[in-house]
Amino acid sequence: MAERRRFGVGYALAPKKQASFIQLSLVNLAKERGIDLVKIDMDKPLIEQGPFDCVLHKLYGEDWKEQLEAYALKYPNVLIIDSLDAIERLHNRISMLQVATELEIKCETASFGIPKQTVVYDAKIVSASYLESEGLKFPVIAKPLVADGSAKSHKMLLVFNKDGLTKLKPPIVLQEFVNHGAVIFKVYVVGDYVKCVKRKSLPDVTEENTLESYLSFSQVSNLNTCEKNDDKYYKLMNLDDAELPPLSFLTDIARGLRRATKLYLFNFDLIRDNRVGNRYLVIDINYFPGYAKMPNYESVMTDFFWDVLNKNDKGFESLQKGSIEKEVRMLVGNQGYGEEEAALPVSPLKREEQENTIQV
Ligand SMILES: O=P(O)(O)O[C@@H]1[C@@H](OP(=O)(O)O)[C@H](OP(=O)(O)O)[C@H](O)[C@H](OP(=O)(O)O)[C@H]1OP(=O)(O)O
Ligand SMILES: Nc1ncnc2c1ncn2[C@@H]1O[C@H](COP(=O)(O)OP(=O)(O)O)[C@@H](O)[C@H]1O
Ligand SMILES: [Mg+2]
Ligand SMILES: [Mg+2]
Repeated sequence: MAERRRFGVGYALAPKKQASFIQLSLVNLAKERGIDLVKIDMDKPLIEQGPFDCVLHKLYGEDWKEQLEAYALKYPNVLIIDSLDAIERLHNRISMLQVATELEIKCETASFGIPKQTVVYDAKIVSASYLESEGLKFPVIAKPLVADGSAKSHKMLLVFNKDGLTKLKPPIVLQEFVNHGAVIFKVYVVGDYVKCVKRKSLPDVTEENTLESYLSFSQVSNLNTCEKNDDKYYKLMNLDDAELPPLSFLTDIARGLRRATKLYLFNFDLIRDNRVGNRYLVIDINYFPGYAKMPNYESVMTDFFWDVLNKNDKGFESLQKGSIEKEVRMLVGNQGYGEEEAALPVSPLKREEQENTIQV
């Protein structure tokens, strides 16, 4: 009997990402399906390695860009996931959300958009009246303009009044803070596959908060315990109570973002605007997020590799309206299609524990 063709996927990931994503369970499952996950040796030129059918990466910089370009020239059939040009659009919080404004999402029960925002390069121009002229009201969130995955790019300020404006460190994006019941919907996209989970978020802002001028925070949805100083702003909450966004609505947004960004691997953060019933806002889009926190991530990723390597993925061109419904495999769990357990940071060792709690 003829041997089945094997595929090589070279991966280039930062050590933390490698530790969380490249688990033995994933490597073994992929191997069973004829896909070998091979670590790219960063001490050697990429061009001397492989040849790989696919290069999977989350690394940046000029040198890496040149290496990828050279590799694609030498091996024109290699699939690079994802293209650096496409990823770069997500490295600026203005261009990142711009893609979301380009989407036309038609849904009778829910609407979609992004929060009001403006970019600030010079702290001196920012005042309460400047905010007003930009159509913004307190509270606002100050986010670093650059979203390059550095710790700094996740450091944010929730500014309650004009005194808080003195703490800004441009270049930043000032974005309206929207009360959303302290729940964020994280929608993971892996090619055609879409999965939504609920996580805890910043609590709603009330009159009481105006006693402070600002609150600093970082990666709230991944926090288990809160930074001491900020404790009082958080409360225990039951994610079960949060109603999930309509399934077809999420599918449409995922499809639209996929087509607009030309990315295979990303997630986006959605909040529900408490002021306007079923209005949802995209606040963040991340390249190659923490997929290991997704239930059954091994089989989702292996299916994805298999599809793209066997050219079963429909690609970006075919993502026309109405054609993806059958393509998107949306897993529906007992509690809808989210699970609050995913709100907690899950170390690779805790996956078994995590999977016990998830019904897919
Ligand atoms: O580390 P993880 O598993 O929490 O994943 C991070 C993501 O968490 P999430 O999947 O949304 O829970 C995280 O998403 P959020 O910041 O939580 O929206 C980012 O995607 C982060 O990557 P980067 O620092 O922006 O390059 C991701 O970090 P990297 O693992 O890519 O460094
Ligand atoms: N406009 C907003 N209104 C309310 N909460 C927000 C808004 N933007 C961000 N947040 C909260 O801040 C967190 C971090 O913001 P986000 O833009 O997702 O940055 P990061 O790239 O660090 O994840 C979100 O997960 C959410 O809890
Ligand atoms: Mg986020
Ligand atoms: Mg982000």
